[in-house]
Amino acid sequence: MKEKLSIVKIGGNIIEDEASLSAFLKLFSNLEGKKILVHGGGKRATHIASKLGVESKMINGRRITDAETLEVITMVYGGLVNKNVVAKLQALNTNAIGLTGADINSIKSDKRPVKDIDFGFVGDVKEVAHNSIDKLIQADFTPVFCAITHDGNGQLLNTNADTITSQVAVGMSKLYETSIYYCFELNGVLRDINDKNSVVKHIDSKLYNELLEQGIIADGMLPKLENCFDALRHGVNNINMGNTSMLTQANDNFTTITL
Ligand SMILES: Nc1ncnc2c1ncn2[C@@H]1O[C@H](COP(=O)(O)OP(=O)(O)O)[C@@H](O)[C@H]1O
Ligand SMILES: CC(=O)N[C@@H](CCC(=O)OP(=O)(O)O)C(=O)O
Repeated sequence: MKEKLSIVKIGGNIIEDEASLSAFLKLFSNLEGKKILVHGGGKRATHIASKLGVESKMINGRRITDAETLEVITMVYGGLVNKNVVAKLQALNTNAIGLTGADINSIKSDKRPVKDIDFGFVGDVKEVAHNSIDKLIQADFTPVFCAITHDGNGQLLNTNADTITSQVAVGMSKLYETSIYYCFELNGVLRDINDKNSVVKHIDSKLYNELLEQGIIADGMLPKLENCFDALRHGVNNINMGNTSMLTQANDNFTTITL
């Protein structure tokens, strides 16, 4: 039987709130077994871009990334957010190593081809170096990925953090039994976005299509769930979505996704 590996993702709203981030990192540090962290930071990038006079534009949950925006996200994701998260994990005795997809050639992507929309320097993942990432894990380091990949020809590319999570999980599932935990500010996928207690505890493909038709799944949840089903079809074993306390045994109020 394969050993277990947890891939945990935190989104922008948790990163923005100092108390939530600290609480999350404590839970993550205490999580038993081998693990990887992936963080977003879209909100921080938008904030800092605006301070620098760079306008932010999102289409279908993806950031239009021109050359200036790429500079901002490289500084924010690869520097500010990633290094702070790593330092905080070190303070909790988790021996974290911060990475972009260029580091140890871990995640290669292709610049998204221009069709109706030119997303600019946005990358679609094509290759995850699962054996190289595993060398870090086997040496007892905890990889912390930000939302940046590279094309192998010296170009950094912006890649949605949910997609990095599912693609890294797919790659690592060649070696491990993989579980994804998408941590965000809500308790899970909600039937009524205004009622935090309306968590849909289990979503399979059939219910997913029903919720889509009813318009219950919208905005940031659309690409998130798309990524989930893609990951499940490609070898990932378990996917959970909810607030950070789902990393403890005490909370069973979150969403589990199956095929
Ligand atoms: N049915 C739903 N249940 C929960 N969240 C939903 C739902 N439909 C849309 N959303 C939105 O999806 C968002 C989460 O996705 P996203 O913005 O990508 O989060 P993050 O980047 O923080 O992980 C929530 O903040 C919420 O506004
Ligand atoms: C291409 C693309 O859209 N990349 C995202 C990467 C950051 C991210 O995914 O952050 P959250 O998880 O906090 O939303 C962006 O720049 O917003």
